[in-house]
Amino acid sequence: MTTGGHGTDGVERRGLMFVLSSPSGAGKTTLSRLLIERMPGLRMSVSATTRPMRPGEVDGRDYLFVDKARFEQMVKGDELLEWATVFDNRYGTPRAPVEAALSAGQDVLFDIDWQGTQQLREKARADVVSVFILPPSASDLEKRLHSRAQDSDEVIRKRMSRASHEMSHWAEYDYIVINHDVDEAFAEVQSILKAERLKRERRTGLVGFVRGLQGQLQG
Ligand SMILES: Nc1ncnc2c1ncn2[C@@H]1O[C@H](COP(=O)(O)OP(=O)(O)OP(=O)(O)O)[C@@H](O)[C@H]1O
Ligand SMILES: Nc1nc2c(ncn2[C@@H]2O[C@H](COP(=O)(O)O)[C@@H](O)[C@H]2O)c(=O)[nH]1
Repeated sequence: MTTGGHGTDGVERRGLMFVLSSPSGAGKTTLSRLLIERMPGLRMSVSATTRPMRPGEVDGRDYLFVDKARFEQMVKGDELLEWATVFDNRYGTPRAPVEAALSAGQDVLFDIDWQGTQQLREKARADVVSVFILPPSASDLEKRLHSRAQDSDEVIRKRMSRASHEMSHWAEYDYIVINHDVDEAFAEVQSILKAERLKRERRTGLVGFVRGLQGQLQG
């Protein structure tokens, strides 16, 4: 699925799909924003959703807010790379921007659930790096959902009651980060991305680079 771009050291490599999942409220959005701010070469995948907009959310930045008919059209037209129903709403990843970013040599960051992660893995296992974020405790998770102050008590109850099921998928992920403290969790997630960018198998330019070095040594 991916073509080449250049790493910071100038060696060409395939772009990667960096996935964050967690139970609702564990901190994916917070960590995603920090990654986008602080990691050059990383683009956020903006999902389409049928859920209502929260206060402060911006259409086209946080989500593409669409109605059910438009979402159906996207599914039928194969416009989505993956999609799932989460908390009674539909969510999906528009295919075109992801493919364009990867072709331009960018990495793409996804804040999606376990169902979407499974679908991405089926399509492009070698290019998917997945991280599951856990909260330090159930009471912290509930506090965070309340402190976000963007969902009704009923929505929060629903999200808490789904948290255990969401978490049951933790072992399908490549990495697990426990989000006690935002700065520490960010540093861990950032280290994962940095190391994955250096993986030999996605650094398609290494053969040529090493041959060049060997040529210099012989000449
Ligand atoms: N380590 C932390 N300590 C305290 N509060 C945190 C921490 N990480 C995130 N938060 C806060 O918890 C709330 C939920 O975080 P966030 O919106 O990032 O979760 P999320 O996993 O993206 O949730 P959702 O799946 O519902 O989108 C926010 O108010 C955020 O500021
Ligand atoms: N499979 C997908 N899951 C997605 C996508 N976009 C978001 N999500 C997940 O939905 C829940 C709820 O999100 P919220 O913004 O309503 O709190 C959360 O787990 C997200 O990760 C998507 O495109 N595909």
